[in-house]
Amino acid sequence: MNQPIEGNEEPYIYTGTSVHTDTFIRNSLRSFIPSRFSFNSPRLFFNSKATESTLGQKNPKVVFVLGGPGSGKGTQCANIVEHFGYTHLSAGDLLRAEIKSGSENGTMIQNMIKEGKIVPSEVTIKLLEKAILEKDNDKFLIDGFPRNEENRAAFEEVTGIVPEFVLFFDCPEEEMEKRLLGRNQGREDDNIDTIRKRFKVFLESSLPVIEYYNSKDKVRKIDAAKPVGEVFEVVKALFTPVDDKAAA
Ligand SMILES: Nc1ncnc2c1ncn2[C@@H]1O[C@H](COP(=O)(O)OP(=O)(O)O)[C@@H](O)[C@H]1O
Ligand SMILES: Nc1ccn([C@@H]2O[C@H](COP(=O)(O)OP(=O)(O)O)[C@@H](O)[C@H]2O)c(=O)n1
Repeated sequence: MNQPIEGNEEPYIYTGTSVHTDTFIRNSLRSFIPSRFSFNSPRLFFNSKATESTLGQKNPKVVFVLGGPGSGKGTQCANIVEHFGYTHLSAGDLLRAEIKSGSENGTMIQNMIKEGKIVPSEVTIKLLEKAILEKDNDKFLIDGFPRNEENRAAFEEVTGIVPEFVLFFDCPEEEMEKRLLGRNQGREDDNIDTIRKRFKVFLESSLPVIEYYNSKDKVRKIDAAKPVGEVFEVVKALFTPVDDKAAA
């Protein structure tokens, strides 16, 4: 049992502690684990994550908030923040702030948004990661992301985060169109031509992501055509812990 392993300076002494076990495992596996895996983070390797998380030690609880343009994601996120202490990260808001900041990607992002197209994942994920690391919270609502399969797979690969669940605000197009045309926030993409393009992108690229999470039993679908207060009553029940509901 106390024999040194060939080519290994440290003898493996079984002490029952994880430190020694980790040393043994690290040294034994050194020869065949690809170099991109950090041996200082065996936890990540054994969690079978493909790469080390870019979020370091931070392992936040994440709820994705999805739904068509104008379905009420931002409106309901504000309510959830107020009642349940989450931090709201809107992918669209982060991208618009990036344009305003004069970043080198600004023009590209602006053109994509004007056309209702989805900005490459690399850009959006960097903004999300930065925001997650900056906030002193471990509960995040990520609104308007992932918007396509590329967003979804890249985020999971890079951060290792799997959402707690996915809120899906389901709303008919006519209602969303009416809301977007009346939103009045001076957004360049709230015009009828871009709105139609965004609806098409939602159907073709974003719905498949919702279907993916549905197949994993993660989707909580909500009728978002109702008035704001009624929608929030349903949302609230999803965020209220089971113990609190029983006590109420
Ligand atoms: N349930 C609702 N009923 C009517 N109008 C709503 C409702 N939810 C949101 N709105 C309004 O519709 C517009 C779009 O809502 P918003 O939350 O910005 O949607 P999203 O973030 O999904 O694009 C806003 O002007 C908002 O005030
Ligand atoms: N994950 C995301 C989210 C938004 N966006 C862009 O930002 C635009 C506005 O998104 P948003 O979430 O702020 O607004 P809604 O379209 O949901 O009303 C989208 O139409 C895309 O052009 C993106 O490229 N990738």
